[in-house]
Amino acid sequence: KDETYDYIIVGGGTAGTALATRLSQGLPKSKILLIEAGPAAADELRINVPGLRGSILGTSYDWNFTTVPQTSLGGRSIDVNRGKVLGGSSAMNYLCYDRASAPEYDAWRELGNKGWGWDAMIEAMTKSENFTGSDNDRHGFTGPIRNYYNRVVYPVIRLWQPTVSKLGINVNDGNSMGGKPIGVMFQPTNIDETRHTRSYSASSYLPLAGRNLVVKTNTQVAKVNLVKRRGPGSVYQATGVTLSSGEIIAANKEVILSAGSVQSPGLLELSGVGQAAVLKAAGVNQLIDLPGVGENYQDHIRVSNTYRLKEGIDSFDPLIFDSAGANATGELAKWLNGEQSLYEYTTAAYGFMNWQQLGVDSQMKQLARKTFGRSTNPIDAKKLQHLDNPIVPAVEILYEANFVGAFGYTGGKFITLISTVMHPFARGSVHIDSQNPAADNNKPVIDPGYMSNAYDIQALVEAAKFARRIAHTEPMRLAWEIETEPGDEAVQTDEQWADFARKAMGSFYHPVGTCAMLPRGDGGVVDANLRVYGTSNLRVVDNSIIPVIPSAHIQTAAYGIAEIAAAKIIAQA
Ligand SMILES: Cc1cc2nc3c(=O)[nH]c(=O)nc-3n(C[C@H](O)[C@H](O)[C@H](O)COP(=O)(O)OP(=O)(O)OC[C@H]3O[C@@H](n4cnc5c(N)ncnc54)[C@H](O)[C@@H]3O)c2cc1C
Repeated sequence: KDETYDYIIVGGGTAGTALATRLSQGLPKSKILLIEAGPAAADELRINVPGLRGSILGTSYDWNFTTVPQTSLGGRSIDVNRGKVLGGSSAMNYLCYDRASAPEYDAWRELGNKGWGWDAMIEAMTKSENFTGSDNDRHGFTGPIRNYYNRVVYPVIRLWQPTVSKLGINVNDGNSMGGKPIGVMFQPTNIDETRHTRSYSASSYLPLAGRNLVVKTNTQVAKVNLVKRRGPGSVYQATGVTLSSGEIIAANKEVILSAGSVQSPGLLELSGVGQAAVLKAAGVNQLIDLPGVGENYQDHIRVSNTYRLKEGIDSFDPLIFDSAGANATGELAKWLNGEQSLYEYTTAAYGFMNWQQLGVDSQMKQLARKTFGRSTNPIDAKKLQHLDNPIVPAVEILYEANFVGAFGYTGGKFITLISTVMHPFARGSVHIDSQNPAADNNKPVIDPGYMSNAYDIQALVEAAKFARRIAHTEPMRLAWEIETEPGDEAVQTDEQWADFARKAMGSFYHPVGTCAMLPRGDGGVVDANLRVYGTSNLRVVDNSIIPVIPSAHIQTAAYGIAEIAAAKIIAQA
C-alpha cells in the first residue's frame, strides 16, 4: 500500500538530518520521513575518529563525482567529493568549524531575501552549537553539534601565530566566530568532548528526534511529483516523491529537498523544474521554467605549499600515511580505549586575511573591477563590494602538520600551508546529463569554470606567494629543510605560480549557489522562505541556497539554514 507522510525530506545529509530532527520536535503530531541514499554508519571509525578525517573520500560513502574537463586547468577534471551516508558531507568533512564575516550573511538580505542576514544566521548557527571551553567568542552552549579547541597539538603547530603575526597579521585567537574573522588564530573543531569523536548531524541531531520521524536509508529519490493546482495562476503542488525503485511516497504537506549543492538542482530538473534547454535535451517535460536551477555554482579553490620538516620534528604524517605502523596503531588503540590520543587532532590553525594585509590591495581590486566592473550580475556586484570591506576576508591560509600536497606523498614529515581564495568570481553550473538523466546514474555534469578569469588566477597566485613568505619567516623557517611543492627554484615568477596553480589547484569542497535564494529575475530558485518559485509546498534546505560563497568552511551555514528553515516550516504549518 502507498505510504503517506506529512513532510518528506529528501537527503539525510548535514542540513536534511538537522531539519528532520527539528521538525519532529516542533511538529510532534506530524509524520515526517527522511530519505537518504546512503547507509547509516554509526560505528564507522573512519567517520568517528577525528584524525582519520579524509579516509572515506573515494569509498562507497562518497558519491565520487568529478567535474567535466576544466579548460583553464589544461583539461584536468577535479574530484567533487560528497557524503553518501546518513549525515551526508558532515560525516566526510574535515571538521573545520568556523563562520564568515557578518557582512557576508547580511549580503543575503541585501540581495533581496527579507529576514535573512547576520543576526538571523548567528542566532541559528549558535542554536545548533554546543561549545565546551572558554574564550571571548560567540558560541552556542545547548545545541546538538559539540565542539571544542583541540587538546592535543604538536609543537610545530604552535609556530603558527608567532610566525604569521610577524608579517603584520593581527592575532584573533578566541574572537573569530562572531562575525569578524580577520586575523591569525586557532579555531574550534566539531568533536564531542565526552568521547573525542566526530560530532555531526547523524550522531548529534538525529538521536534527539521524536518517534514521529521515520528514516529510510539506502533509498534513493528519483524525482518530486508535482501537480498543477486548481485555480488561477500556474502554481504547482508537490504531492510526494517517486523513488528510484518506482515506488511512490505521498506527502500531505510539504516536500523538502536537502540533497546538497550538487544534487538538489538535478532533482528539480528531473521533476520538471529548470531551464528549458536542459530539460528538453534530457527529455523531461518542463513544468516550471526556472533558468537559475543548477547555475551560479561557486566553490573555494586552493593550492598547497608543502615543506619537509627537519629531522626530529614531529608531524601527523605517520598517522596518515603509515596506518599499519607502530605510531598509528598505538595511537588508535589509545583512542579506542578512551585515552588521550593524537587521533583527536583535526585542522585548527587558520589565517583569514584581506588583500591589504597581503600588500596587494589596489592591484587585486583593479583586476576585479577590470574583469567584472561592468557585470550586471548581482553576485559579481556583491563580490566587488566585499573586496572594498576590510573586515571581509579575501584569502584563507590554513596550516597543517602533515603533507597535503597535490603530487603525492613520497615519505617524510611535513607541514603544509593551504591557500584558498574566499570569493572566486567563477560561477559555473551543474545539470543532469542529457544522455543519461536518471538520478541514479550518479553523474551530474559539473562545470565550475575553475580559474576561468584573471582575478581568480591572480588571487590564488598571491595567496600562495604569501604562504611562502609565511614559511620563510621565523620561527617557522627554522622547522623545515625544503619546500617540496611547488619548490623554491622551480617556481619564482607569477607566470610560474599560475602554471603551478593550474596543475595543482583543488576544490575545498564548498560548492554553493546552485538553487540560489534570490529574486526570480536575478536567477533565483527559492524565495526567502526557501520555497521553489512556482510551487506552493516544495522547498530546498541545504547549502545550495547560499547565493554568494562565504569566506568560511560552510558546515555551520548548513546547520544555520536548517535551523531557520525548521522555524519557518513549524511557524507556517
Ligand atoms: C571532503 C569534504 C570536506 C569538507 N570539509 C569541511 C570542513 O572541514 N568544514 C566545513 O565547515 N565544511 C566542510 N565541508 C563542506 C560541508 O561539509 C558541506 O558544505 C555541508 O556538509 C553540505 O551540507 P548539505 O546539507 O548541503 O549537503 P550534504 O551534507 O552533502 O547532504 C546531501 C545528502 O543528500 C543525499 N542525497 C543526494 N541525492 C539523493 C537522492 N536522490 N535521494 C536520497 N538522498 C540523496 C546525499 O547522500 C547526502 O547525504 C567539506 C565537504 C567535503 C565533501
